[in-house]
Amino acid sequence: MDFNTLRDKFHQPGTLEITPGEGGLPRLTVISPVSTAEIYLHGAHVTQFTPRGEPPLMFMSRKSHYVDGKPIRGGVPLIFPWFGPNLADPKLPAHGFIRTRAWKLESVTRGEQGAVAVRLTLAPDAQAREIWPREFALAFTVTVGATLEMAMSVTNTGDRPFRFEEAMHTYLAVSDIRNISIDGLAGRTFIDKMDHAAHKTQPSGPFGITGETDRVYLNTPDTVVVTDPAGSSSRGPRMIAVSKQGSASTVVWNPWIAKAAAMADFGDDEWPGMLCIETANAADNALSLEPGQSHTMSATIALL
Ligand SMILES: O=P(O)(O)OC[C@H]1O[C@@H](O)[C@H](O)[C@@H](O)[C@@H]1O
Repeated sequence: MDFNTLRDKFHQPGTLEITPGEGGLPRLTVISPVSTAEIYLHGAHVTQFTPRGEPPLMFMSRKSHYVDGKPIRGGVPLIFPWFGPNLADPKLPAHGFIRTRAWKLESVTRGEQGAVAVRLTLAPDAQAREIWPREFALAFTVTVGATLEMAMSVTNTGDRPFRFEEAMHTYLAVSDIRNISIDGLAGRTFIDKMDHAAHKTQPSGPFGITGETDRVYLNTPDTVVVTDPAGSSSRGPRMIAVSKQGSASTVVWNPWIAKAAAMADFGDDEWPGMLCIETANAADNALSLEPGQSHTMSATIALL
């Protein structure tokens, strides 16, 4: 659908405003009585969620690309059907291909207390089938209200089973990564990508981040709470909760100094301002779907 047709069909001032975003890519501004959010059709990428009176909850890199074929850096990239590099073919794009496709806006509805739900879909085209020859249908619903709710469903529309990984690669904005603490993963096993994928156990109690961190926590269906001592509008504490359903993995990532400097689409000095807490099904928690089956993974991001 071209931009003008999209706008004619869905633009509703005060609810869903459709404008050219960065790089001219179509951007949805979703407005609820208590918050706003932004979503690009490119990747069905949530680039911001701002409860009224609060600083934005999402980190966005000022160096992000906004072009066809490249992912947006920050917000919530959607990852499917593999997480990280493709182990069978390292030439394929990292984190799969759906974060760089143009998704289709299907509907906009107002629900309880004025929350606005936006539904986007993606089906494979010839290029996607070349990369991953499977038949599937994806639907991503973003509900913007007092919280940000995101649900991605995957349906196997083909005639043979497939296995996949997936993630909502959420970049939370924090005042300084060196001061935050993370609660909800104590005692869980994680794959430490900084240490040859060694399996380790998270000690008891909340923990902080003190260097480059890249971990897949397995079998972690519980809510994770990030406490930021200076994250609120008055520079006081704020707590962000990431709760989920249909997700068995939680990825924790911060690139720290050297990796930040090595990434072209990330400012060298931006690493203290972000923490990825990703709602995922990855590694040992990869999923399989038989023909006709669906799976839904959802995450709710809330200020406590
Ligand atoms: O640069 P990308 O492809 O967006 O990936 C960023 C990071 O995403 C994280 O989820 C991975 O665990 C890291 O290994 C990776 O570096």
